[in-house]
Amino acid sequence: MASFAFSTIKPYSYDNSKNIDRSYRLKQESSLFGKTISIEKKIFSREVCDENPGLSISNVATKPAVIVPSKQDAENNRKLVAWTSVRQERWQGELHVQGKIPLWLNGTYLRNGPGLWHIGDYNFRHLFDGYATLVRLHFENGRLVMGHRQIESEAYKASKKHNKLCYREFSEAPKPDNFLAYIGDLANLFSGASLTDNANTGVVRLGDGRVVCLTETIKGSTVVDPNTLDTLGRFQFSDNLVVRMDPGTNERKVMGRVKCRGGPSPGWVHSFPVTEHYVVVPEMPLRYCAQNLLKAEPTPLYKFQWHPESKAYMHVMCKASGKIVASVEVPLFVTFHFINAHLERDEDGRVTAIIADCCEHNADTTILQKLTLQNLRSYSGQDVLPDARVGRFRIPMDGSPYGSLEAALNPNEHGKGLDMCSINPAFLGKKYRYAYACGAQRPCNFPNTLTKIDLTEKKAKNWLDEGSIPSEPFFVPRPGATEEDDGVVISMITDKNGEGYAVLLDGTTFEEIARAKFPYGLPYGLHGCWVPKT
Ligand SMILES: CC(=O)/C=C/C=C(C)/C=C/C1=C(C)CCCC1(C)C
Ligand SMILES: CC(/C=C/C=O)=C\C=C\C=O
Ligand SMILES: [Fe+2]
Repeated sequence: MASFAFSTIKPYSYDNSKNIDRSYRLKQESSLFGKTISIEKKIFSREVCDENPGLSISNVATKPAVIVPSKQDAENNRKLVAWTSVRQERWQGELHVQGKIPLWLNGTYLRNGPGLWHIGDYNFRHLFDGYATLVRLHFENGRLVMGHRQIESEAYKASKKHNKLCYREFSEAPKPDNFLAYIGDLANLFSGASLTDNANTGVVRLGDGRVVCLTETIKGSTVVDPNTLDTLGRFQFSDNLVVRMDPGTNERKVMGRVKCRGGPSPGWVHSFPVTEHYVVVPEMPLRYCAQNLLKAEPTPLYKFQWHPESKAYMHVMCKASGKIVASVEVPLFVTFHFINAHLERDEDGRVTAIIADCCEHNADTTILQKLTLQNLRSYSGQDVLPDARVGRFRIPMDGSPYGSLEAALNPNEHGKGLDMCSINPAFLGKKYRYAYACGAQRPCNFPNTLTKIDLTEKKAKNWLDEGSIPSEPFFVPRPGATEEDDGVVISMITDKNGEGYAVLLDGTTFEEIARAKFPYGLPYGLHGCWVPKT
């Protein structure tokens, strides 16, 4: 049986609503050929245009590889900048703001993502392979300074130095020169030496103020300076295990373990939700696959395999005792991102169930293949984005063996596309009403709207800039707010002309209140965090 070992970094005190407990981390350990493999999960982010000269710190162009647009894109003159390597290593400058940035919005939004998908003439194949590009939006007294910069991971530096891939990325692996090198590679895979430290998935602020970029390998955690975007170094955990971490320390403490119920290989966990007292651990039938881990060429599901016969489960761990207090079989599901979880109580206040919401892809793994760069770059006008919904799990806490999974609202409300979600952080683990995410206006090949979902009224309000690709809408609450949706939503957009801008939407009305054009369009980014002004 495979097992999960759990680790959480708990930098914030839970009850302080300003302190967002988003930086939980989970380490999956599994046994392959008698070796323990540890895979750590994050939680749960040139030319300067004339009117906007900015401050170009460095013009080290990244020599983007040649990207040929599809016939349809060429006809529509649609640019593919969201899926094209960032044009230069770094830039910083003040942006011209149209509209009004609220004066209370003082701090820095950081967004991380895989923004460089080639080394010399060699092009990566999957969205998740790219070297990390960190983008910074610094808001101060109604003004906005933008900056972006590549994270100086060992993997990135080595690829630049040797002009070839040197570490295993999500789907790319260095090609061994001969059989001996192949054997060496296998050894390096087991020791973890060949795994990437390219922290391209998310960024979190710890309770002590340190800012850490993350990916799904244990060595990926990288400390950065949120002001300069300097890479400060590897975040070295001082323990040799997995678990919960107090603010100001680098040491995690074991909380507990979850035994996978669906056979020898653990399910892929990209994120998981928590409540005040519980950690909810999903066990997807999309499982790690030993054979695929060893392959140099990508397989259809990369390092994973779909095992519907192994079933799907949700486990609930008590944070205090580490004990599993519920473990139920649920309908098959596919998700990257959990939105939130909260307790369900009966009239007497007794806990009856945990409700856990996620962006659920109708138990269909094809979304993983849809995220190849070739697919993203070859939109033909056909509606090819697989359907997704707010999947709501009900995990009974009375010992019943089965949980349920249903759409929390009619998916047509958000165009049957859904991913890259955020909520008001003060409602993490609590009963909540609103979620923000990317939705779809069809036809499309990727989520192309921003959507505000009202889980009580079961309605969504959608924002669209036709032909553009918006990144994860990030909610920042107004200090002193009493309403859940009192705040702003930040997103970065790459539009159909290949230009880019930051947009601010009012959290309540979901109307645009400000936008600020970037000097050039930026590649698509994933998850972000908020660093309040100190
Ligand atoms: C960007 C994103 O969402 C996911 C990134 C995932 C990565 C970089 C996964 C890397 C891995 C390896 C390099 C080998 C071992 C398996 C796995 C964790 C998939
Ligand atoms: C971009 C994405 C997952 C990112 C992982 O961090 C999923 C997009 C899904 C489309 O519906
Ligand atoms: Fe993610």
